[in-house]
Amino acid sequence: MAWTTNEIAKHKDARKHPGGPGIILKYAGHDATSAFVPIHSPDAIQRNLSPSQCLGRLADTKGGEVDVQMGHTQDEMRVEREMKRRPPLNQILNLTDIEVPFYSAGTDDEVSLRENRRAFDRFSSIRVMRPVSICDPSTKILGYHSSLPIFVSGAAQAILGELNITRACGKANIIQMVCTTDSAAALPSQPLFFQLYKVTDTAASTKVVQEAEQLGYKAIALTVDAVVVGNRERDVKSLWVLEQQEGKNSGYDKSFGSSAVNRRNAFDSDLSWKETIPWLRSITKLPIILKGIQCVEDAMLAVEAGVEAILVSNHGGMCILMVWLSNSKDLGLMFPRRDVIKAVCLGSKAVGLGRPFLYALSAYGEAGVTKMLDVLHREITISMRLLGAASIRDLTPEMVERVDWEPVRQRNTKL
Ligand SMILES: Cc1cc2nc3c(=O)[nH]c(=O)nc-3n(C[C@H](O)[C@H](O)[C@H](O)COP(=O)(O)O)c2cc1C
Repeated sequence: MAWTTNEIAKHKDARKHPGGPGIILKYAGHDATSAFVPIHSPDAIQRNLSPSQCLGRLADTKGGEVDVQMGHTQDEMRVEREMKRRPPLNQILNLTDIEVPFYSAGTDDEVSLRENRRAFDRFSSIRVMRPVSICDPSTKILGYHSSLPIFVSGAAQAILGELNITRACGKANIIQMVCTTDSAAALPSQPLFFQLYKVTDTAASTKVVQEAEQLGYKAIALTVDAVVVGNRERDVKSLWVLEQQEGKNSGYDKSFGSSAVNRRNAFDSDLSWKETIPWLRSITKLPIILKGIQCVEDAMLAVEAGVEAILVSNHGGMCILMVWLSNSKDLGLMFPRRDVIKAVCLGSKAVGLGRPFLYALSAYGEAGVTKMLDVLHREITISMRLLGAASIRDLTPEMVERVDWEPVRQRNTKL
């Protein structure tokens, strides 16, 4: 049976695609493997489509069959160009060296993204005359050993496969939060947390959580800061440019970024303290992390609701600012990645990193992630020593102070 692109666009099943029918149309008549594989789990087709949904061979609008075109798309050629331009891995000295433009996008005019980066530059302090020749940056996160006070904050769309992140983290003893849409096979004894986007179909979310528990995940991180997806203008612009270059109208809704297109239909926008936490507690024994708390009032409500931890986050400036982690005993600020140590001083148990793992993975695969963790280990240990801390326990609020230019001047005049 042959189908025209118009018929595909109108078909109810194509319209159910979480990424919208536009992306299906974009690849209609082409080999879509390179677009499909990076953002779908290997069993996505088996899990979501019945054999009867295999509609047949594609056809052009005149009814003739379309050959699968094996040529490169603009996206593929752009990736190839960028891969040739990347520096050798041994020249990567810090996390900024591996930044990839796509993942850097924030929402709207990116004020939150910039403020996320700036906010913690204002904190600084160094203590001297403290023995630090032996320095141990390891800690525990929800009771699980971690070699550094960081973990992987779930970020879907890991272009070279999130399993490379899992493997590198397993070897380095770093905990990974795996996204709802991704899959991971942990090394033996490697703890993984599961990131949950609750969807409107509560039974479907219940099934996903229970599967995660059976698979051995150690915690459920319910994302609460993305009930509506931010408008990632940078994503939209780059998509539009690419579509123009390709001379096609892909059918994308250009008022939303690509991820928004993936998500806007299914997410439950009615999360509430009254309904959602009791529901989650009733279906799992795993500790609950609320990912995306952004103010003290909600942090206190989270404590009242009895969740084990909160992650203060605005999706890295992609949805609406920073990150806070707590458990029933502690509340703590969590800072952007360069300020991991300052965050721990102010009470965080750990700092979640999202994009750095994606950058490292996209450019260099597992070796890139391992390199990035080496860089982080070096930076964190040097920072601790310079700050005067030999262990994570030594990182206390007294170790840092907020320094603003104006108050510093005022303070100096009083001296
Ligand atoms: C490309 C991309 C995809 C993401 N996908 C998810 C997701 O599926 N679920 C989620 O809870 N957070 C997601 N996030 C947010 C990250 O978990 C993290 O909160 C954010 O990137 C901030 O950390 P960073 O500044 O280190 O990147 C994503 C972030 C990026 C950049």
